[in-house]
Amino acid sequence: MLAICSDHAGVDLKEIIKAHLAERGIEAKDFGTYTKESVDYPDIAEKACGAVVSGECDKVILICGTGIGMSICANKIKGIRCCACSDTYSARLSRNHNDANALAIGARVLGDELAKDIVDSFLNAEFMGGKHLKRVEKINALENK
Ligand SMILES: O=C(CO)[C@H](O)[C@H](O)[C@H](O)COP(=O)(O)O
Repeated sequence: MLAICSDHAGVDLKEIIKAHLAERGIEAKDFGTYTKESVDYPDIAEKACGAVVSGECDKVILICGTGIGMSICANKIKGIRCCACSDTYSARLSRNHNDANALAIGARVLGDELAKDIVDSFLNAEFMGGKHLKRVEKINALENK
């Protein structure tokens, strides 16, 4: 199961991404926010990333104005490897090389179509393992230092 969330700045794009995913047959569990009333993105990121840490979801897409606030929060949560992406190459490589389990995008940065492409690039790519596995293990070890 995929998790998705946004703050107020990303709520419209969240609906667009959810509809795009549904067209692809992908269901996403929506952790809010659900209106344009101002909220604090750390609260939303914590909830949605918690679903990945618990195993309820395997990946999460986080949307705020820039993607930056959400990605900073997500990367503070043990077990989350999040990339803030504004291009498809980085989104793909974040899976191939970094085994990222969280993608943050900026609704005030990206057009809707590019945002959809970035999400597709992230979800379609697999972790390559090999030499990258050792590096991801070192990333994980940093959490315990
Ligand atoms: O965290 C952010 C910036 O790094 C996000 O883009 C937020 O969505 C943004 O800060 C929200 O701003 P607002 O003025 O409260 O709408």
